[in-house]
Amino acid sequence: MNTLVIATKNAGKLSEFKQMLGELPYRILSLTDFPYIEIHEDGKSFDENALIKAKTVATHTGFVALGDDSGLEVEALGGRPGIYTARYAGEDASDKDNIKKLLSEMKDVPWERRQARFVCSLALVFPEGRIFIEHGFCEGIIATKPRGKHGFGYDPIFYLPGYDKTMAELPDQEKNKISHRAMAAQKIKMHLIGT
Ligand SMILES: O=P(O)(O)OP(=O)(O)OP(=O)(O)OC[C@H]1O[C@@H](n2cnc3c(O)ncnc32)[C@H](O)[C@@H]1O
Ligand SMILES: [Mg+2]
Repeated sequence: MNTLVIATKNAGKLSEFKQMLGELPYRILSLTDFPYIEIHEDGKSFDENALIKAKTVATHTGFVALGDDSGLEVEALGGRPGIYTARYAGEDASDKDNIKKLLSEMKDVPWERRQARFVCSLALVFPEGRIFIEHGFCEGIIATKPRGKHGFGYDPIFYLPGYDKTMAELPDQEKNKISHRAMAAQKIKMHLIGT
């Protein structure tokens, strides 16, 4: 069986990929199986960072690697935090710290101006050199307080008007049908089938 290494340390992302790519004939590993690999996310865009992650892992392991760089673009903040989403409240910020910081920056923004989108860039790198990049987006609204226990990261404050729920109130299977990551993963699957 082929091996696919998800170039992430994020347990939430990994579990989503396992669910979304589970039916493919690949054994799925992640960075936790290769703890000695260091990745420097110093790209200037989601695409560059996704590619840095996947290339580093493909080079060190000799396996097919998938890099995910994702984040939140908030309209009222001119697209911030963007590629800095993970480090929004500082280098070692927790999800809770980041949510707190975003809610405080948004405290005077009225409901009708709280539009945001989740962005996901996925880079698939084959050890012999083939590269594919795909994107996915998910539109929502920044809630005024956290709600829900599912998912990870900013999910508790990402409100989906069509569901009247935050992303963290959706069961995992539902999130994995509509998320930015799901949209990008759907396209990446095409490149993994028949290889
Ligand atoms: O770099 P790796 O090891 O993959 O893990 P990471 O968590 O650092 O991932 P990123 O650098 O891509 O940063 C993504 C940020 O966006 C957030 N994020 C990404 N996808 C999300 C999702 O589906 N739901 C909620 N927050 C998400 C996540 O919590 C991080 O703060
Ligand atoms: Mg990261």
